[in-house]
Order: sequence, then C-alpha cells, then structure tokens
Amino acid sequence: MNLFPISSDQNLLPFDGEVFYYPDFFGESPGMKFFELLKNEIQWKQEPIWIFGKKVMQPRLTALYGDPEIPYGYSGIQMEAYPWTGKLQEIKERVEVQAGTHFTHVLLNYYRNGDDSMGWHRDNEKELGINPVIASVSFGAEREFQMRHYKQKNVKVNVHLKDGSLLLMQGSSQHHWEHQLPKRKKISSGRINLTFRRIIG
Ligand SMILES: O=C(O)CCC(=O)C(=O)O
Ligand SMILES: [Fe+2]
Repeated sequence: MNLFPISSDQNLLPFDGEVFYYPDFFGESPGMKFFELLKNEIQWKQEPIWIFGKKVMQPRLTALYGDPEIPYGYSGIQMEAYPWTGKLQEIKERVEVQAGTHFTHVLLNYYRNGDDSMGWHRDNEKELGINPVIASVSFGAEREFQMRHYKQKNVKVNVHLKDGSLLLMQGSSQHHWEHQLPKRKKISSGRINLTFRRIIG
C-alpha cells in the first residue's frame, strides 16, 4: 500500500489527478461549533439506494442543499435540494475562495458513529462536467478516507480527515480514482461531511 505524506498544498495523488488537503482550514478544533449546529439545523434523512437491483438503506444520513432551480440525481435517487442556510452559505463562501470556483450544491453526510460508512465510488455523474472540483469539508470525529486508482486497485492513498479540514479533489481525479469511507467499529462519535459540487446544467 502506498501512503503519501500530507502537507497543505502538496498533491496527495502520485498521478492521474489532484487532491489537496488542508487540515486546519477552519482553524484549530472548530468542531463543536459547526458539528452541533449542522447536526441540529440540517434536515437529515436516511435514504434508500439501489445496488444491483436491490433497495438498501444507506449506512448514514444525508441531505442536499443548493440552488433550488437545478435538479440533482445521485445513485438513482432524484434529490430535491433545500435552499442554502446562512451557515452553509458561510462555509461555501470560504471554500469557494480556496477552490477558485463556485458551487451550486452541497451534499451532506452524517456518519452517526463508526458503523456508518460510504463504499467505493467516483463522483463522476455527467451533470458535474468533465473534470469536477469537489470540495469536502469535515467536522467532528476524525475518519479515514481511502482512495485507490480505478485501474490499478493496489495503488492506494489514505488520509485521516480531521475536524475542520478541507479536501479538494480536482483535475482528472474523479476519472482515475475512487474513494470510500470505511466502517471503523471503535469510533463511537459522529462526523459530518459536506461535499460541495457544481452542477453544469
Ligand atoms: O464522507 C466523506 O468524506 C466522503 C463523502 C463522499 O465521498 C461523497 O459524498 O461523495
Ligand atoms: Fe464521493
């Protein structure tokens, strides 16, 4: 397994895309402020997804916020976006400065504890355009985020996403790399993740 060192503006990927990690993007331990607020104000739901023709509940809670006039589909679910809240708008604006782009939506994931997870996937829906910039913000419990090359599945890059961190995935990363958030049985506290996306209609 290849593990690459983490520093703020060094590309974590060895080839075929770009991923940048900013561990202290929201300052030192901002967690409780953002985590509790988002936990309470976001309209969390547990949604079903279709996997090989079978309906299963996602092992996490989710919500979609964004510009309401633009529809967004995700793993076979057509999701209606709630309008931006003040807090989400504030986070979005800070992230847009770093990412150098504007986002139309944010998909939020609430992993209630280490039993909640997300499986291997790429964020390569065609509505996101050819080389999407995906900005991933984390609050609460630190969790391991794993990436692996789509064709050379033994080439892996892991990063622990800490409270208040930002991960930017860009360039051709969504073509060539998939990512997941595995279960971690020992983690008993929650993590909220926000992935900002731009839908080009
Ligand atoms: O929770 C994470 O860090 C990953 C979220 C993710 O990959 C997604 O929402 O597409
Ligand atoms: Fe993703």
